[in-house]
Amino acid sequence: MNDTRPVGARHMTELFTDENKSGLTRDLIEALFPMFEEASAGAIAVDREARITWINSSYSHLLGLGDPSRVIGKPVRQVIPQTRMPEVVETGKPLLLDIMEHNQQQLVVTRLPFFDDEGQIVGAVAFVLYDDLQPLTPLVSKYRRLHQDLAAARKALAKKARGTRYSLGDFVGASPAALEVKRRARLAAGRDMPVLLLGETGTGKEVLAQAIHAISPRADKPFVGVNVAAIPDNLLEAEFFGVAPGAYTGADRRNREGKFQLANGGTLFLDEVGDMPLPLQAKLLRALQEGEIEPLGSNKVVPVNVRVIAATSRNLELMMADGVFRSDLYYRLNVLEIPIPPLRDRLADLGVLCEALLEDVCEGLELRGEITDAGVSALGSYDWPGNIRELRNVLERALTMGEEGGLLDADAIFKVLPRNGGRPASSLMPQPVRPLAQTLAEAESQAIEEALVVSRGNRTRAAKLLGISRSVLYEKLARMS
Ligand SMILES: Nc1ncnc2c1ncn2[C@@H]1O[C@H](COP(=O)(O)OP(=O)(O)OP(=O)(O)O)[C@@H](O)[C@H]1O
Repeated sequence: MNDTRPVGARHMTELFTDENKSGLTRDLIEALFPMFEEASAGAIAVDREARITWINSSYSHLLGLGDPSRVIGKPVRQVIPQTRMPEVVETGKPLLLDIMEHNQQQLVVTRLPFFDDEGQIVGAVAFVLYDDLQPLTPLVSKYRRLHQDLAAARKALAKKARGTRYSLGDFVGASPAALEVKRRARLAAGRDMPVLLLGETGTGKEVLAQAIHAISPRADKPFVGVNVAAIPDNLLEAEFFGVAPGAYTGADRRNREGKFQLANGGTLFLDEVGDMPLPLQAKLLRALQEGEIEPLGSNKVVPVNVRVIAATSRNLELMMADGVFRSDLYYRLNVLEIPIPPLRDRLADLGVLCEALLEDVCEGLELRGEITDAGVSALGSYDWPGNIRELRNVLERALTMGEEGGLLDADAIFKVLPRNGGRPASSLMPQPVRPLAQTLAEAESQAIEEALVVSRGNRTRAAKLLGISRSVLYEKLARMS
């Protein structure tokens, strides 16, 4: 099997030495080989030790190996790192349809072991069945999707290991307004006091809250976020303070911890604190003042030590004047205030934001998303009611709709940029057919963004226009992030 003569200097059947001849498997392989070789985009054979004994010139060309004779006798893994040929000679089991990555291309490979008369394995052959993969597009796109999901899950896991998903570097921006936000965030991280983040939807309040936690002395303790607007009022108290065993009919017999207990020692992020009903505001104030909470249905208080970072897109001062937000709670939360400007007030950051968001969107894809200066200027013509979350979605859509290669110019942007109150121009163009789930998800994001445009970022109104509850809208917005 260890024939090191150059390819072409011998006939294919010489792959099988005399002593190996006559086995049924060998005969079959010999009969089928020319057919397979002709139909395939490449073929290779290895010996018992998984060293290359033969490779045809089309496979060698496909792999970019140059002169095929140079690789004869080399361990196959040294030449094709992702190969599973060693596994086939080891187990004697064929791998009939396998997707193999090589130099960022996906090859569909069939690998077969072959045996001598005594049934001993003597090597394996492999055929690359398609190099353009057209007939296998659904399979390969599923594989790619899984690959991307895996990359995203790995990234999330790595961040989770650090306790939070974001650090201050993730708050992208170099404009004076963005630098001021970061300066205040650093200040907040160094002082163990309540912080109030004020900003429209999608401006990065959660990014900043996590970043503050990540550089604070509490970084190795939990960061627990709770979106007040997304939880029905009647469940909020249990969600915050937990439930004692058997607190009410049907309640769990075990103790259920609330967000305060879960965040103990760390940071509690109260998103959309302006949506908190008045009775709960009083309980929250007590918890913050006393440093203790009373789980639902228990008559015992539990000490807690949490640092609260609250955020809202609503005008708390107006709400206080209207009597719907307690002023004592406001002053308790607002020890250090960080206003986060809307994107339309820091358009100078569009370029760096696009760079960071495109990199993030393309991670795990074979795409390299880039945007031209004209593309960035086109983005500057819009007023971004959904802020950076919306910017991310627009870029994602432009990449999906755009030409191969991922370069976004002004045209590509205008095609997907919502027109205030109107339909995006893209709906007038014939679109490539994509999986239904993706089309539906995009239509949903678009409808939400349009509702936010029409309602000037007011989510209560946007939810009404869409005919969904506010908590459902919040859930959907969180999924769009
Ligand atoms: N300065 C920023 N740099 C990079 N990405 C950002 C920035 N701000 C926000 N983002 C991105 O925008 C999306 C929304 O951010 P985030 O959830 O922090 O906004 P938010 O203000 O908390 O929104 P909401 O009030 O709707 O909950 C996320 O995908 C986040 O990564």
